[in-house]
Amino acid sequence: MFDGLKKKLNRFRNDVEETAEEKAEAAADEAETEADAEAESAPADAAVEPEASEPADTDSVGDADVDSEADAVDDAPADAESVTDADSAPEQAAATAEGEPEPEPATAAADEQMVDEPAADVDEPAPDEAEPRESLASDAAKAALAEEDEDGSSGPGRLRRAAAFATGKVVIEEEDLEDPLWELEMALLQSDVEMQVAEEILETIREKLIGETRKQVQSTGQLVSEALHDALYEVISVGQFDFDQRIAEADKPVTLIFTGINGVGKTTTIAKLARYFEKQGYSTVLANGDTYRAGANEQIREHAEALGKKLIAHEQGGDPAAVIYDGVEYAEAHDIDIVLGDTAGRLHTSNDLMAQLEKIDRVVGPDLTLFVDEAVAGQDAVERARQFNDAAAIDGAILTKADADSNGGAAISIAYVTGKPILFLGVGQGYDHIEKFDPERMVERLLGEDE
Ligand SMILES: Nc1nc2c(ncn2[C@@H]2O[C@H](COP(=O)(O)OP(=O)(O)OP(=O)(O)O)[C@@H](O)[C@H]2O)c(=O)[nH]1
Repeated sequence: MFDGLKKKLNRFRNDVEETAEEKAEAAADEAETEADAEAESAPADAAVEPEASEPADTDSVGDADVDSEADAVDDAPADAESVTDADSAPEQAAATAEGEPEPEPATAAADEQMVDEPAADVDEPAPDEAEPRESLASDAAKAALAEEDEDGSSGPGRLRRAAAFATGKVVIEEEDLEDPLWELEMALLQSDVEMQVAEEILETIREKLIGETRKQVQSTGQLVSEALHDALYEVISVGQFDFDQRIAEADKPVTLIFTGINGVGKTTTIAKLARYFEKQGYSTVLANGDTYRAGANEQIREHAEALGKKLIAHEQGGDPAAVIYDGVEYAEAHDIDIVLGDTAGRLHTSNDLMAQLEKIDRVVGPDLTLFVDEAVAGQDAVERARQFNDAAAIDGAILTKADADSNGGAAISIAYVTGKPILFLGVGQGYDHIEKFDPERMVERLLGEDE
């Protein structure tokens, strides 16, 4: 179900992840290059042995804890030895082997000493003479941030991003999303997602991702998944209400009217719901309000007989409102909980359709009018939902043949376009093949690894 769309959403997640990681790597490389340049331009007459200032492992720029190191430098600017921390222990070992005075051990005690020792009491080389590489990189990142702040430049700039990467964070910028978002828009449209729904999804993703800083524990993929989840959920869950609760609380008999064109699985859906309600302990009666189509009575009668349900039907050409009225009367007389009323699918004009539903409304006052269409019809189903809802307001939609739908466009779009929720999905030809629509489950299905 919805496999095609699922693949496309996954592709978007991978695209953004790749782009963000590539950019962050590039920014980190730049930061390292800047740090190297600064290290090399340190004064040649520095009062330290060359071994002591041998470049450290450049990876440490990415690993370093910029904040704590930068703070340490601020607090004890003159204490070059104690600034050197655990990461530079190998250099200290090398210096010791060369007969240099034994440096402070790289312990927490040394860190404390950095803070506690007054700079003026220490007779040590000046900080720029023996400062280890990672401190320089941190300072470069700090300086870059300060410089940008002075410029008044807003947003995550190149150096800000570099600094963010050095602290294990990645900032996503609009340009990082441009191509993946374009691809996603195309993918959504190809999957029959309605244009305004696709735009709404993109807008939400943009809002949620741009300027977002990935936390150290989070991958960019997770961040994108969350944005996709929220964007899809927002459009899919429009108008949701608890259908079972509504039925439970309504005065009996509850009358449900089904609209939608012929051939999409409307009659089968009525039969499936009769079974669904039976499982919940409700009794049902079927009423065939499709008096226009030859063969409609026989079709629904087969289902009624298979399920052991009573069917109320009139001759072809009769008044649909009268048939459903008889259904309600029968339910009242026999203490039946729910009346399931079919209607003719396509009338000549939307005026005819409206007149039919208005009359049913007047005569029986249905509790819910449900629009049925097939998920596989994609954009056509969305358009029909809009037209039916305009002609005579619906309360919700049921999408059949979701099991055969790879695109998912109708399932994503209908609620947003009509403002009315999808309540059930038809997922096969059997009477049990109906699923209560759960927006969260739908989103998980689209973004999940399995199913
Ligand atoms: N795969 C699949 N097939 C379905 C589903 N729902 C209905 N069908 C099939 O779709 C075909 C048409 O279903 P019907 O219930 O006869 O549809 P209908 O013609 O719209 O009914 P009317 O509106 O009364 O004319 C039948 O073969 C059903 O078995 C579904 O959820 N999945």
